Amino acid sequence: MQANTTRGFLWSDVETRTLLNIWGDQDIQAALDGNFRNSFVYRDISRRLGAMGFERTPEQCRVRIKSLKRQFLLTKEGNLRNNGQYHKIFKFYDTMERILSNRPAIDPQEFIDGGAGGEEAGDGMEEDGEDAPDVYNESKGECPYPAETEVKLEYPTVPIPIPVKVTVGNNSPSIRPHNSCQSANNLSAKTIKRTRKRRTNFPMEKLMEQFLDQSAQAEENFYRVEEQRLQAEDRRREAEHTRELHMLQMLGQMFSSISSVRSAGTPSKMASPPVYYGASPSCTRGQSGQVRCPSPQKDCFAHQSQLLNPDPHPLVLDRYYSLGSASHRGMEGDILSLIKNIVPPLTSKKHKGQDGRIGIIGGCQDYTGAPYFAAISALKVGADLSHVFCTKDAAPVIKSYSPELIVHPVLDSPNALEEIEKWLPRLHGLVVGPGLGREAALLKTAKEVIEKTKVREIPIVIDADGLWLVSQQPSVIQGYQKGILTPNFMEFTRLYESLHHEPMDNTDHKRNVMQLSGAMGNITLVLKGEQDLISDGSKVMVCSVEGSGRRCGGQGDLLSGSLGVLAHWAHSASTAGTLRSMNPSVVAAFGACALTRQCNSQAFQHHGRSTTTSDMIQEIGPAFKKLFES
Ligand SMILES: NC(=O)C1=CN([C@@H]2O[C@H](COP(=O)(O)OP(=O)(O)OC[C@H]3O[C@@H](n4cnc5c(N)ncnc54)[C@H](OP(=O)(O)O)[C@@H]3O)[C@@H](O)[C@H]2O)[C@@H](O)CC1
Ligand SMILES: Nc1ncnc2c1ncn2[C@@H]1O[C@H](COP(=O)(O)OP(=O)(O)OP(=O)(O)O)[C@@H](O)[C@H]1O
Repeated sequence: MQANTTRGFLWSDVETRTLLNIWGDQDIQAALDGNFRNSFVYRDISRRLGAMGFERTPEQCRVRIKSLKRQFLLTKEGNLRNNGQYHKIFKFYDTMERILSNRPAIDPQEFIDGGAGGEEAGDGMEEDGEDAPDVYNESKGECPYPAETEVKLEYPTVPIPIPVKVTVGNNSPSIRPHNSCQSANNLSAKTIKRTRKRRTNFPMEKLMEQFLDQSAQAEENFYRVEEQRLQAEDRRREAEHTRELHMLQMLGQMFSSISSVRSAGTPSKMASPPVYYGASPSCTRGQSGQVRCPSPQKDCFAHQSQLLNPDPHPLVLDRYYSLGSASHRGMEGDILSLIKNIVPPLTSKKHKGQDGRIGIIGGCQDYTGAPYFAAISALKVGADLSHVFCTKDAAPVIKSYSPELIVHPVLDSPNALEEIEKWLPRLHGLVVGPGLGREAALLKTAKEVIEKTKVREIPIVIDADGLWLVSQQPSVIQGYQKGILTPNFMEFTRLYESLHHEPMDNTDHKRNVMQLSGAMGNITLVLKGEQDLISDGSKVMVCSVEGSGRRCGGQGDLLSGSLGVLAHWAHSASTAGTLRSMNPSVVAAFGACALTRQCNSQAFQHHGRSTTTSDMIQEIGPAFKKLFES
């Protein structure tokens, strides 16, 4: 098989002969004879040519054959008038004659009008340009141009008719449409000029020269126009591409700047869409816990201002958010990219502690693992320092797990509050509950610490036994907008029943989460489970990042510790204006849930059934990177 040297529009002699051999086959001729539409025949020709090593489209084959037929016709006419001398100037004359002699007489109009079928409208006069040299190089029996000569321009899909003057008979000019696709190159033009001088004694030849000359000129014109059209098309595409990029960038920026809907009663909070199940309470508390009742006038004003100055992406996100459906995977992507924006950059300009100092209130004689998991998770997520405030006997045990943690054995000391309070100004986030136990004295201290922390407006995550405290005394955190509760199903039920004074209806968890958050003054609530449901009372967000079937104890501690850091980052971002129109607590909660589940999934891939929370903690770095830094 021959190498494919046939790209471009020039046909070498050998390629032309191969084409003629195929075209001359009886079955091809028979198929062409009987059909008005013959595109399928040319497809077959193209395929056969390809099998011989020449890659040509059916259209190229068709145009080439048409061109050869036109050459043949002109030559034949010349022969009739000049005693058969003309057949010498068309090297494929004999082959064509042999083939066509078996076919019905050719209608010359066929070549002039561009063929009978509509699909033949793309007649390629460009082939004339290359056939012309054939006329004068017959003795060599080869294509006068290197067959490899690449001509970049392709056949236009829609032929553009160019009027060409054709001299018919006694030099009387007439105009007929010419569908040209390819300009003859310089070489062909030169050859034509040279030969024109040598062969002026044949009137027919003169006619052909003129014809070819004008064809070449028309082609040149055509290609000039076509070139301009292509350039314009390129410019249009480029502009379109730039516009798309710009829009994507804007979209990215808008998503990245979606901010708190509800934090501290901003206008956007009041302008947020209708409440899922209509369970929002009429009164909420501000960041410092003050009760705030939205007035109808304020709502109206906020709604109007949103209409006047609509920010479409928060609305889009709100829609996802209020739908609360696990099928909205796109929403997860959107929130995850939001979280990327709250992650502080790692720069050499910062000092130790700036990316977060997190405190854990928990750790007693029974439970030393839980505060450790929470504290180490906070560090692994990116906090600079992690403090554990635990009982005296738990401290050495917790210290022994890790030298990374700062452990304060103060929780059961007589002046526990004082001891802890002095650290509060340095803390950016507080996690209350992991391994706290339910001893009254410890719970009392925890409660007092929460109160002091609220005054400082530090984000507070309450988990595990801290939630036991909340179920006993909801007011400890009610309405504090930087408070986040992370109950498992048992803890949630306890809280719900404590707040609503009736058994929980288990048929609709989303509704329950909304209601409980509302009852808690719209603080952010995470109901952990097969899907994590996150709500701030107005809507429910679902985190269904794939985890695993492994439910080892301590996963909730990983979540609460991570959330302590993320809450600090999210609220800082919100204060800095990076996170507009979206509740930072909700964003942080989603991030922590996604991270915990991702850790679970990754650890499970390595350890399967033997996965423990320590294995998951090892995955925090890679999981964080995958979710928030890739
Ligand atoms: N290594 C350590 O140091 C660890 C210490 N930890 C610390 O332990 C302390 C107590 O926390 P806790 O979770 O055991 O107490 P609590 O919520 O009362 O649950 C009690 C019972 O509720 C049930 N139950 C639980 N989840 C459920 C669900 N999703 N759906 C349905 N039911 C569910 C279940 O009942 P069961 O099935 O056994 O009848 C369970 O036994 C706390 O300080 C915590 O931080 C842990 O962090 C683990 C690692
Ligand atoms: N059925 C489940 N499928 C997938 N992930 C789950 C499932 N249940 C819980 N999780 C995930 O495990 C994490 C911890 O939830 P879990 O319910 O175990 O908390 P917990 O009981 O408070 O944990 P801990 O053992 O620390 O007290 C959450 O991120 C949650 O998404």
